[in-house]
Amino acid sequence: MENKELVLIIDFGGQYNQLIARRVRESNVYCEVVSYKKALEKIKEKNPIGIILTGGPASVYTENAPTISEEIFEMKIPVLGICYGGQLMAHLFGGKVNRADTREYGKVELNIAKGKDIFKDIDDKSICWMSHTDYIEEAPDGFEVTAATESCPVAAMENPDKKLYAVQFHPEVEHTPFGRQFIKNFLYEICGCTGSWTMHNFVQKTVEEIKEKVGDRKVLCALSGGVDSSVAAVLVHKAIGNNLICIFVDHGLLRKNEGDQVESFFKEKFNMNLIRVNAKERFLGKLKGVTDPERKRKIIGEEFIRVFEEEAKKLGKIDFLLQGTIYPDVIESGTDEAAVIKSHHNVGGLPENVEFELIEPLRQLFKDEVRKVGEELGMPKEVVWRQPFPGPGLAIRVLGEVTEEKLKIVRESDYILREEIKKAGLDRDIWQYFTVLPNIKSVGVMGDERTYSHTVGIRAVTSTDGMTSDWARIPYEILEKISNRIVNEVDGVNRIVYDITSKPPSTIEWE
Ligand SMILES: Nc1ncnc2c1ncn2[C@@H]1O[C@H](COP(=O)(O)OP(=O)(O)OP(=O)(O)O)[C@@H](O)[C@H]1O
Ligand SMILES: O=c1[nH]c(=O)c2[nH+]cn([C@@H]3O[C@H](COP(=O)(O)O)[C@@H](O)[C@H]3O)c2[nH]1
Ligand SMILES: NC(=O)CC[C@H](N)C(=O)O
Ligand SMILES: [Mg+2]
Repeated sequence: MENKELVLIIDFGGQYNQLIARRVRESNVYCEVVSYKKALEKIKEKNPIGIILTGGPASVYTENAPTISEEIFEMKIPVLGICYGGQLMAHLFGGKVNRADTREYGKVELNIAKGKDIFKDIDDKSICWMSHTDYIEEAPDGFEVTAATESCPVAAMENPDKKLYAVQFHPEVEHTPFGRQFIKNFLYEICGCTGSWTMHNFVQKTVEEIKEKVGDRKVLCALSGGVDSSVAAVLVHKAIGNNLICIFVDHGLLRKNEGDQVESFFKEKFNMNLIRVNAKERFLGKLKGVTDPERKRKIIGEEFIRVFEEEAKKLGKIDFLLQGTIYPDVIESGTDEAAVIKSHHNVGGLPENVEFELIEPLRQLFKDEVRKVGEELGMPKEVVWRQPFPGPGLAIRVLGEVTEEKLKIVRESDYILREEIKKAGLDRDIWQYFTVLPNIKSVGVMGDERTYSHTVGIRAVTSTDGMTSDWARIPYEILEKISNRIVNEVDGVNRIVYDITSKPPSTIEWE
């Protein structure tokens, strides 16, 4: 999709880079994250209105430290360097960057002396958040120091003629209270953005583009009933109407009653062409004996495509496959800078020989943006605010080999969990909640008898986009009730554990 107002975020591997992207998007400016290795090439190709250099773990003065071409600073595009990015700017212009004796970490008072545009509407004394050991000791020629902290002589510097700005603190994190304003200042005061990135504009533009691309041909939609594919389907339905045919695969790895619910919902409420394919035997057959999580994901990814291809053949010639892929799926399946964490079945799990051209209108959006698109399209709240459910379904919540018996335990325990969370009115506060079967048995005692049965894990997280998450603080009484009900009502379970890890270091799903 063409965007006149694009900001490019040049990724040096910092922990908060996705947050920078979130902040820019929240300011109604479209942005993309690209690796520093491709910075110059991407800037020339995309002609951004502004550039942000991110933080990163390296030190600019070491050999082989990540860097960029100095040509970038001569292109008359405003550049904001944050932490490592700021240090790199100082270094490349001949300033001094050194290692400090002590690390500056946490909230620090920032004294702002100058910089009326970039610090517009921000108090001269403000709290900012720092996380660094290196620091800019001396600003380069042509740069003016605009802010300092007690241990950081150059906490901000600028060369307004060249529109170059550098800061040592992190405006993107919540701990810098003026951070949102600061990023807005860069976008609006320095880059001259107008804020055209709204979900309303996104819908209009995307509908036009799809009309143009597809014409009067047919599109097959892989519909799961989840937020992403449902929003994608409604969006494309708006563009091409009944030329959209949805395929919903019941792979036997769905939650309790889910298959029937999705089927009736889309047929009745949305009046869409929907084909439900019952493929349980086929998926479970392929998964038999397979224990490796990545192999499981790849098998499921491939089987999905094969099912779509077979259905498509029955329907005559279909050129396009619509998927609800979103930005985190793309990033987590491995980009230039990001390591492969897990192969999301619809991206990294795709087989090499796919017979369709893919349509993925949500590929650049974060989850909360997808939800806004759903609202913009007038979709019902129960769909838009549904908790995410991964395409490989319960197969990645039964650790190790997937069997009918284990699936049943997850399905039943998950149903109880969902019921109780809903009853407690927590379903909108908790981003995602489910049970997992870790595939361990332990000793217990029930009715004076020894038991040797399965442990069920409860996973419940808060998040805004699934990229990072924290474990949900479910009140003890509710956990107690859930635990009691699961051991009493689900056969083969004698122990419940609660997962209290954030992401990172863990991930939301267990496989
Ligand atoms: N059972 C299914 N039948 C058909 N397509 C599916 C199924 N499960 C997943 N897909 C496809 O894979 C894509 C990715 O799944 P994913 O779970 O990330 O998204 P979603 O189900 O649309 O939304 P959510 O993340 O809210 O569950 C879906 O958008 C859809 O295109
Ligand atoms: O469509 C999907 N296909 C997948 O293969 C997949 N794996 C994880 N997820 C969902 O993505 C979010 C982040 O998950 P992780 O922290 O486990 O990586 C969470 O919301 C997960 O439920 C998937 N969604
Ligand atoms: N957060 C960062 O970007 C850190 C940059 C650099 N490695 C430092 O310690 O100062
Ligand atoms: Mg899903």
